[in-house]
Amino acid sequence: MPLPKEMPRSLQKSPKKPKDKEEIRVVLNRYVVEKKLGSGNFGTAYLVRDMKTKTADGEWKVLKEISVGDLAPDETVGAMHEAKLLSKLEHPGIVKFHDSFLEKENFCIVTEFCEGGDLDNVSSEYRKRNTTPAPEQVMEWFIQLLLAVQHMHERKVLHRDLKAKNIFMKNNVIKVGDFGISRILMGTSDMATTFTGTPYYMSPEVLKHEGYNSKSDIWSIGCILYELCCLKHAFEGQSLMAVMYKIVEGKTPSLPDTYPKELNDILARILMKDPAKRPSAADLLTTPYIAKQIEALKIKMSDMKITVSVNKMHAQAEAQDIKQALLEKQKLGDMRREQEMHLTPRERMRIRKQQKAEEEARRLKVAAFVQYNENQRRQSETRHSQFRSSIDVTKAGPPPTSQTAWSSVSGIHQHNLYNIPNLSVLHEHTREQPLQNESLYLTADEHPPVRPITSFEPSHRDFDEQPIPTLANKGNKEKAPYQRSFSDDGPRLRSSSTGQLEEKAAAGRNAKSKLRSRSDSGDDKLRSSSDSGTSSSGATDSPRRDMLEIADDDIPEDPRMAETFYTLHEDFESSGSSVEEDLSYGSDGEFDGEDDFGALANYMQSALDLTAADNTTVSDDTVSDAFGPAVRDTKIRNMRTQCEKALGKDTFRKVYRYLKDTRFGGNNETIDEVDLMNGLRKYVTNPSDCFIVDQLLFLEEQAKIGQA
Ligand SMILES: Nc1ncnc2c1ncn2[C@@H]1O[C@H](COP(=O)(O)OP(=O)(O)OP(=O)(O)O)[C@@H](O)[C@H]1O
Repeated sequence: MPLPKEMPRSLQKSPKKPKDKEEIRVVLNRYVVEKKLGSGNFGTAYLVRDMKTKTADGEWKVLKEISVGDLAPDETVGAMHEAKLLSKLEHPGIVKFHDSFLEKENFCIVTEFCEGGDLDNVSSEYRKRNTTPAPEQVMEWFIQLLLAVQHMHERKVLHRDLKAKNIFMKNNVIKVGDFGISRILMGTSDMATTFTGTPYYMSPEVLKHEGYNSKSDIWSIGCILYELCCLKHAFEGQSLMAVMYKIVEGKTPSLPDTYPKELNDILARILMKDPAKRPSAADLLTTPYIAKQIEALKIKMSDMKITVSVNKMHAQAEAQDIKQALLEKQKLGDMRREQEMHLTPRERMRIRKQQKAEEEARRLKVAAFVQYNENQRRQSETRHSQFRSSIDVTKAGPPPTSQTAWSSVSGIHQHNLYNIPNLSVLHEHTREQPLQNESLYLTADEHPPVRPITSFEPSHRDFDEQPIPTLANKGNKEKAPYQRSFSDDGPRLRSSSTGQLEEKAAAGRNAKSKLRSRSDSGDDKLRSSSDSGTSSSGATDSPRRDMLEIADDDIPEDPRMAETFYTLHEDFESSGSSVEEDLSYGSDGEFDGEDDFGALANYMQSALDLTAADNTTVSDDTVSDAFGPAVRDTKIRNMRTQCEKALGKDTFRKVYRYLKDTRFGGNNETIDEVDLMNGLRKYVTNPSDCFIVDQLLFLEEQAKIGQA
């Protein structure tokens, strides 16, 4: 089976091995299930390949399966119709809803795949590093979020479950997932949708059963904004009740001083307890402070679109040459394997050493990339603190007016979940920028030992143009602009993927030529050819080539001893990725980031064109509640499983009983939360571990009310 392009690196931990036939699951004769992404409250999400797309190896998508039970087709007509409507909505900030269908007892939704993970992952990454996103970064995400939400609210589609886990990153663009899905899954009756399972983003009016409207989505955006700045929930508490109480009655939290006062003021407006006083998305977009930021961001997006376009052209123009070279490489590989059967141990050793060197070069590049990201982050922090001091100095001074104001995005911002260098990494620097570190390709002296990575400061361009040539970094390779086509003049030191592939192909040509020489004139001829560095392709002086040269002294001259030596070193791995793998990125330079940036820039312009603040509150119409009861059951079942997993079956049973009796035992006395928490200490060390059990109990109560 051909390997698809753009497979996220983290999804390829184990070496490629062919799947057994029975292991392969294909849904609807179309979606090949590749990996489980995770399970949420509603169902399970899988990474799939859609085989009905124009690329031979399919397009990556996400398939979500939600158990809805055995429903008669006429019961689901309304919901299916609603789902079809959602698939017609397009916005760069919304996860594209591709398809939906019923399969067996599942309602399936197929959406766009976002390789950067969700904002919850992003927050944890920042937490791990003990740092927070730069204000410009938060602003950029916040504006993208507002644009997406405004687009949907204008079309009377509410989200109903906005949370960090539902906001994804793709090529540095924020994408809101599951827009409109809650309504299909849960219906719109207040009781059914009051408690989504996660209390942190729920608005006071929803908790008070006063109905859900567009302002409730806005409240959730406020909670997300706070979370991005502070890396914790806006309303926190040890128990579910404590959180709910804070939402309904508590003080509005404010941002740390490190964030602009204007942003804090905006947050305060968003987190107004009274939904009527809360701004709409359009209202927020026309706020002067935000409008000024949009102006700067729009320029940045337009620039990115142009850069991506240019790089795409390069990629397309050169794809053919790369394809050709890779085919050659494949052929040479085959030939080499064949010829190896007849090689002397020393020759075999030579080839394996060459492979080993290539492998090591790749490993170093991965390490260098990680270091690069770390450097980026540090630089960003420096810029960030400079930015902050400039804010302190100018306070009410003018906002950034050009893309340079936005260039201080953080390292983490430029780094997606799957470690695929994203667009800002790839394209922020111009092509004319000199290479800062040519020595990414090792010289014979440097290999081994490995150079200390700490002293390594590759430029953007290094990673732009030197993707690691393994399947694992296909995403990177695909986006890399291929610098120029293959030339006939053999291998040379080049800082581009093309250059690297070129060298590989040329190295292969050299090997071929050596093999030919050997069969023509014996071993001596082969050695003299390699010693002098000449080859059929005419390459003579490449440091890369030097690196690949073998220290012949290592190999015993005696053929039997050499054979033993060779056997002992059998663990040298083959370095070549298959031509199929390599071709899948080389032959198709397609990348939709360009469209996203362009479209975002257009939406930003539209936002700037909004003149009057529009503070309309939108409610959505009722929709058939076909899936509602089954989905509620599924949700409860899933949450119960999560509880058992978190606490262990036995502890869960005891905690569940205790909480149920205390909260809903019929005794109408007011519950003292502190006493309740202390009571939990009988079963668990940390009472807040039982939060999830409280959530389950609430879901169950809601379901009962819904049924009544
Ligand atoms: N479009 C997507 N692109 C990439 N990853 C996704 C996508 N949709 C979901 N995931 C990932 O799949 C996993 C399960 O997602 P799912 O939406 O089913 O649950 P959830 O968001 O965790 O919870 P809930 O069901 O309450 O929304 C999560 O880790 C999520 O990040």
